Amino acid sequence: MLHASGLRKAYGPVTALDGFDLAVAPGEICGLIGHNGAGKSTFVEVVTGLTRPDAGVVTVGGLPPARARHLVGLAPQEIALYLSVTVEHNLRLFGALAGLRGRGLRHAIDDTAQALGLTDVLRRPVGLLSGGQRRRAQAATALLHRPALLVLDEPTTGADPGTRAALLHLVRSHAAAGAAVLYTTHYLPELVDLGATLAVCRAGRVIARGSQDELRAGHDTLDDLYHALAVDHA
Ligand SMILES: Nc1ncnc2c1ncn2[C@@H]1O[C@H](COP(=O)(O)OP(=O)(O)OP(=O)(O)O)[C@@H](O)[C@H]1O
Repeated sequence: MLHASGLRKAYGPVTALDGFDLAVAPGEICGLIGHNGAGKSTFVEVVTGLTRPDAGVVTVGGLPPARARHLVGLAPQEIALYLSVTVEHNLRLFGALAGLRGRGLRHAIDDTAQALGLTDVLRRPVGLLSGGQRRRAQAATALLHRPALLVLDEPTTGADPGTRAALLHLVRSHAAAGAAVLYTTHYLPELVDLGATLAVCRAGRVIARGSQDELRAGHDTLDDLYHALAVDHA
């Protein structure tokens, strides 16, 4: 579903992506991990068509990102919602942009709001929500149209355990229905819960890729693996 090879991206003197290769299959949850500044969010921006790479190729469902927006649901790292309008209006807008209309849109909003515990705040302006509620609303915009590729960039930052559990449950069931999921996080236990495969990113490229069992060989825990592979910023 997602194929990226040889991606390069520089911001002036800073090289954010430096030969980044990654493929994620339908039904797979891929946990993209790595230290701050490793290039994860830049990769997310390239995949979702928000940033053009300087070199390399990326396709989603065989299409370049700019033509694949209907296939993608994105929850970016920074909350990107209209604060002065209600959760429901935000969901209506994002659903409509994804091609949902009428009863389909209504059902999608109701189902997603219920799954993420947002039903009681649907009519509240996003600006009046707590941080965790905003996270849930942001995740809802990504999941609303049941995208073939779900991209979640640190979606549980600031979320309480209930919010986290609800979101992980939804991600698991969405992948079980056949979607590919790209999931960046610094909370490694989430990736265990999700049964995710791993892509370890360092200095703008993926330096280790495989199942948790494959990558953990020789390390007691995911934390040990992470420290061995990623914390060294070199
Ligand atoms: N718009 C930008 N302009 C200049 N530099 C940028 C920009 N976006 C990212 N960078 C730089 O590119 C590098 C990769 O950043 P990126 O946000 O992709 O890392 P990350 O792995 O997502 O980090 P984190 O875990 O902190 O979210 C960093 O050195 C960052 O400062």
